[in-house]
Amino acid sequence: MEAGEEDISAAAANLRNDAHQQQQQPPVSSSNIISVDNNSVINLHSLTHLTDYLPHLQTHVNPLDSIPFFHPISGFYLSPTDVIFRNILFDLSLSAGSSGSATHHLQQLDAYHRAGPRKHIYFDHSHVRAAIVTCGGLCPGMNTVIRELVVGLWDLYGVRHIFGIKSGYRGFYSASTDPVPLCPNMVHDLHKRGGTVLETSRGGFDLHLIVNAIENRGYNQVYIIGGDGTMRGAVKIFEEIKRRKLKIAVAGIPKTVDNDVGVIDRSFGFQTAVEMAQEAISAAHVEAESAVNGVGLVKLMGRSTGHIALHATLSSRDVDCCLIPEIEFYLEGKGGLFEFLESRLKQNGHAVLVVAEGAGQNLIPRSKEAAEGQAGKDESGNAVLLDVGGWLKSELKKWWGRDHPEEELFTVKYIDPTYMIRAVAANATDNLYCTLLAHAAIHGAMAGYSGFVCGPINGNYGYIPVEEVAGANNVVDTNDHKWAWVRSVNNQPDFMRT
Ligand SMILES: Nc1ncnc2c1ncn2[C@@H]1O[C@H](COP(=O)(O)OP(=O)(O)O)[C@@H](O)[C@H]1O
Ligand SMILES: O=P(O)(O)OC[C@H]1O[C@](O)(COP(=O)(O)O)[C@@H](O)[C@@H]1O
Ligand SMILES: [Mg+2]
Repeated sequence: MEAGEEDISAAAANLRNDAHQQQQQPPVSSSNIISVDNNSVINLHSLTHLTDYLPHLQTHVNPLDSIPFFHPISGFYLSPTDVIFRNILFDLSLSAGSSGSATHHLQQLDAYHRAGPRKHIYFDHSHVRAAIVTCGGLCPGMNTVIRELVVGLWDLYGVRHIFGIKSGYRGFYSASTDPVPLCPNMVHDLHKRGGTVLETSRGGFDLHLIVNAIENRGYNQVYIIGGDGTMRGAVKIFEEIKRRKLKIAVAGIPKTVDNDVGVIDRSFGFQTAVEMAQEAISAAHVEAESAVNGVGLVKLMGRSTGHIALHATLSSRDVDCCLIPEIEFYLEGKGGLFEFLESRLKQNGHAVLVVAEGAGQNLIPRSKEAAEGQAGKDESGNAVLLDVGGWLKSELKKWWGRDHPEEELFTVKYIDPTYMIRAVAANATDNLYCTLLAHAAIHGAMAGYSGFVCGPINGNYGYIPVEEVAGANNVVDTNDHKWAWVRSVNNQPDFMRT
C-alpha cells in the first residue's frame, strides 16, 4: 500500500459505514415551506440537508467559536429561518388594502436560505476530505475561488485533507491524473493569476465513474466550480450520492464569463471581462477614427446571451451599434444594419460595432452537416458557433464595394479579443466576490447542506438548489431600461421590420 492509501481506504470505509448504519432510517423529506398570510405566500426554495437521508448524524460546535478573530456575537451565526427574498421590487398600488386597488393580488415571495456560518456543523474537521474541481471554459477568478476554498477550509475549519481534481470532471476517474493535495502555501498567490491551476475541460462526464471515484477516495465534501453544463452534471452527481445515501456534501460555485447563470445577481469574472473588453473597443475606435470610412468591429464572448457586449457598450460610449443574440438583426433594407452604417459614416466618418459571438448565427451560411445538426458540437454538447465577426467583416466589404462604386476608401478593422477577456486574473471586485463565494460554499457544506449553489441574490449571499440553477438561464431582458438605454445612447436600429 502506498503512502496515503491507508487514509483513503479508511475514509471510504467511513463513508460506507455512515450509509450502512443509517440505511434503515426513513428519509426526512425537505419540502418547500409555504407560509401564507392574507397578502403573501412565501415560497422557500428549500435545500437538501444530509440529515434528510442520514437522520442520525452527529453535530459539532462550529470551530469559528474558538477562533479569537471572530468573537461570534449574537446574530453571527445564521439559522434555517434566515432567508433572502428574490424579488424586491413591488408595485404598492397592487398590494391588498391599498386605496386605489379594487382587486386583491396575492404576492408570491420566493425566498432562499442565506449563506453563512451555522452554529452547529455536521463534519468533524479531522474527518473532512474535500475535493475541488473546475469545469468548462475559463473565467477570471477561478484560481481565486480555488485559493479561498483551500485557505478557508484550512484556516476557518481546520481541514487538512484538501484535494484538487485535475482537468474537469474526467479528472475524478482518469488514470492519467492523480488528485493534488492542496494547502495554503501552495495557493497563496493564485488570486493574481488567470486560468485555473487545476486545469479544466469539456465533456468526459461519466456519472458512475465519477461517483465511484468520489466514494472510493473517501471525499465527503465536493466543491464543483463551473457553469450551466457543469451544474447539470452536479445535479446528477448529487442525486446519485443521495441514492447511495452517502455522507457527502456537494457544493456548486457558479462560473461563467458570459453571465448567463440564472437566479444570481451576476457571475464572478464578468466585471473583469467587461473591463478587458474596453481595450478592444478603444482600439477599434482609434482604428476607425483614423481611417476614411472606417469601421471598427469587435466580437465579444456571449454564447447565447449578450451581457458582456451590452455592458461593454454602455461603459465605453464609443460604440455605435451593439448586436446581441437576444435581438435578431438583418443587414439589407430599411431599418437594417447597412442603412444605419451608411448614415453613421456620413455623419461621423467612422463607426464602431460590437457583436456578441452568439448573435446573427441564423444569418451565416453553414455547411449541410451543421445545418442538419450533425456537426458543430463541442465535447460538452454545446453548439460550436460560426464566426459572426469574420462573416460580418466580409459582408460589410461586399456591401461597400457594391453600393459605393465611386468611393474607394473603406476600412473594416476586425478585433477578436475573445480569450483575452477571460484568460486574465480577476480584478479587485471579482477577487473579493470569489472569496465570499468560496466562504459561502464552505459554510454551507460544513453545515450539512448538499446539492446547493451559492451566489449573491440582491446583494446578499444565498444557497440555491443546484437543480434550479442548472435549469435557469439569464438572458438580456430587451424590454428593460438597460437595453432601452443602449438604443438611446447609440440611436441604433431596433431591427423590427416595418
Ligand atoms: N447535461 C449534462 N449532464 C452531465 N454533465 C454535463 C451536462 N452538460 C455538461 N456537462 C458536463 O459539464 C462540464 C462542463 O460543461 P460545459 O458546458 O463545457 O461548461 P460550463 O459548465 O461552463 O457551461 C463538462 O465536463 C460536461 O461534460
Ligand atoms: O473554451 P471554448 O471551448 O473555446 O469555449 C468558448 C466559449 O466559452 C465561453 O467563454 C463560455 O464558457 P462556459 O459555458 O464554459 O462558461 C463562451 O463565451 C464561448 O463561446
Ligand atoms: Mg455554459
